[in-house]
Amino acid sequence: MADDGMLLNFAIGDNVIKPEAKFKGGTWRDRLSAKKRSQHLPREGGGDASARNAASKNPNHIQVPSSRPAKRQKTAGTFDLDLDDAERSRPQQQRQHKPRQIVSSLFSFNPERRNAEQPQPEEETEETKPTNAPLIDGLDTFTNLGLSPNLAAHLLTKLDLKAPTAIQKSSIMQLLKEESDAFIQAETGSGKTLAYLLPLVQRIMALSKATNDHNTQNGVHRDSGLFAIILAPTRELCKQISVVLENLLRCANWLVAGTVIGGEKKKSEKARLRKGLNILVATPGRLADHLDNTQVLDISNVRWLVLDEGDRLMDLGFEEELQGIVRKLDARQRPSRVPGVPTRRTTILCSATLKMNVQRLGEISLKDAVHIKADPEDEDEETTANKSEEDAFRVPAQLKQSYAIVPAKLRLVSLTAYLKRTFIRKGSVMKAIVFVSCADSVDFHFEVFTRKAATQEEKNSDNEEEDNKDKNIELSPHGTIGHATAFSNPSNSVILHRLHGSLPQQVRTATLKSFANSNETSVLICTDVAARGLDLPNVDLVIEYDPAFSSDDHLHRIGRTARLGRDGRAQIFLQPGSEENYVEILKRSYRDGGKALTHTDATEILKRGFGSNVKSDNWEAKATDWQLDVERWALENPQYLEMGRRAFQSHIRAYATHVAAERNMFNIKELHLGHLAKSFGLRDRPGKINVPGLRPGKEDTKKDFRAERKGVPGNKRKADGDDDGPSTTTTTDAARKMRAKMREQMAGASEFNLA
Ligand SMILES: Nc1ncnc2c1ncn2[C@@H]1O[C@H](COP(=O)(O)OP(=O)(O)OP(=O)(O)O)[C@@H](O)[C@H]1O
Repeated sequence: MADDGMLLNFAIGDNVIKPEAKFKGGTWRDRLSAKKRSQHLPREGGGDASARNAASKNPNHIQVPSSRPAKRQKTAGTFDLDLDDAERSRPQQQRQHKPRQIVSSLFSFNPERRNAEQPQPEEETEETKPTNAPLIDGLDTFTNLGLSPNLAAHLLTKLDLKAPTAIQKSSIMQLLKEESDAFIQAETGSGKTLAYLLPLVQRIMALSKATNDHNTQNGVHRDSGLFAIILAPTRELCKQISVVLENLLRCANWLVAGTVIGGEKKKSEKARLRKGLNILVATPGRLADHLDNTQVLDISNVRWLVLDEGDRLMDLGFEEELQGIVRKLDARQRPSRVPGVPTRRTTILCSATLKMNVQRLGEISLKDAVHIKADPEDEDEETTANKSEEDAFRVPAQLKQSYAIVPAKLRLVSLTAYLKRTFIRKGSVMKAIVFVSCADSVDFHFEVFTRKAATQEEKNSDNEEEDNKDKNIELSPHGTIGHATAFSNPSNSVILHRLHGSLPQQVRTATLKSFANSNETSVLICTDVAARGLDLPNVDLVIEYDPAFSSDDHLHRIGRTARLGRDGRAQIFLQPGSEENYVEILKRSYRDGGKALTHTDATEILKRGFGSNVKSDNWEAKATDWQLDVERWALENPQYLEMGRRAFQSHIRAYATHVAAERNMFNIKELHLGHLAKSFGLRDRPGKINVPGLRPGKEDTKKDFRAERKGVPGNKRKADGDDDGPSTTTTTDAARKMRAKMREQMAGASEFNLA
């Protein structure tokens, strides 16, 4: 393919474009070999000519206005390749004095947006009433709903919870009144944890006849029996639930709660169970294990079973364990010697969706369940009648979403520009989360954004304090927290955190804690490990740089903002082409068809991020410069180059794991891999990627062909086999296996490591 370079800066010297030598006379064979010979002659200044040729054919090849002194070429692919032929042939000193040209392909040959429809601009959207806020009308108080004065006073005075949310109102009323099973469904950030914990704790507290002195009581104590089990899919969520529960039980200190979630010796968990617990929070795998092997775990008194994040429990493959747990609870249940303990067990299933797998979980665990929703009266029967239950999973109405259609080549600069603009002033956004597709991509972007070699402009604007910060870039012993040099500025310094499932548990916990407790402007770049259930305070903005693997995951991701009635914004990056159809999915999650959904112009993002405040006419050059700086940095540091390659490859593999129903929008065959490589700081698309369904590149096909011809079948298999995925020629079955493996890798065997 011809170089699609574009001249940007714009005094083209005579020797910038060298006319190709013409070979005349002789036969066509003679002419061809003369031409070939000339192309392969070593050039003045040395270097690998074939590599240069390859580079010049690369559609992503960029010729650079380097502010740095030209370096000697170390390996094929260092940035000497960026010099044009005429330039390269000049002595080095002369080169430095010659005004340089920028020739960039960053802004050319990018696909256009397919869909020109412009939704309502952001400024024009009206303020919307929050749908997940506490009901502060004064009519609904915790006491009015039937909670004991002791518990209600504790909520108000010690936990500063003044009024219930809509889902809490519905569930408290239902679960205090009746003993039927229940399915609780509500928006993200609507306080579902307390929605089941409050009635449960109230019921267990009521079993005790407390005396005036609350430290003693007749009736219930830690040895009276285990009355409730709460199951959640991940260790992290269990810990979160356990903290809320401990806080509640401070007003009923004769009751004891505990966790069995793994991550510590089973012996210590057994010791805890032996001492006696009234409420147990557990992961299904660990509980199943204890039910089989720990005799002191007596479940004969269990009368409440909560399955939190039901869809996730099923997604992570806990069906078998859950079935076993329910069977054992049924089989081992005995009449309790504690007065007031109900005869039958109540099971509560919580989920944001009613997907098929949740229905399956309902079949396993629920009998004649009541469906508890936030606003039953609010539902317009006619409109909901036509919608599937899955569609009823909605975003909080006050959450403002926007999408940008960004071509592959411009993705990295656009994300940077967006972050630069977001953090231009202190205070407008304090905390943001950036979701990317895989752990390798998290690591790569963390390095890019915290690297010391920022652009010249950034270096100039750095003050001494910033330099010191640069020196101490590692703010954490684990290297998961750093100073975001790429989008900090002298008036607003931003701390970047990285999180993914391949980090050890204690590192994840420490990093998450640091992000949650940070009083400084902070960004968390992560995989879907942080998408579900986690309650991180004061997140103002969620950026989906890579769209989620399913629309449900998308809703969970953006649900990390706009919690409990607070404002929140979400920005998603889509690529031109089929991905644009995802906008329809974004609209579907609003009650009003998506008035709060706006479009952000991709060029505007770049202009606002790279253009100066006064004039934004040089933004293209600045964006190009920034991109080149990243590419040079990668070329100069083999470990980062390798990181970029790995990130690119993992990203492509991850792209193949979008759920089947959405794969028409995220069609791997439509990806322009050469362009996409650029967004990982690479000038060339790395070789073999081994993604089912992906057309092999010419190089790959040739290599395979050669290997097969030489009769080395193992060759191909080995390259594909020890991997995270099958070969490019594998069957659907292999594709399925790979998706499962990808999910497993990202979801991880360990809890909290959500896909
Ligand atoms: N009535 C209330 N008033 C004020 N804050 C509340 C109230 N109920 C819950 N909260 C707070 O709201 C936050 C979110 O609660 P929770 O994590 O239970 O939401 P959720 O609906 O389970 O969210 P997700 O769907 O994301 O898991 C918590 O910090 C909790 O302390």
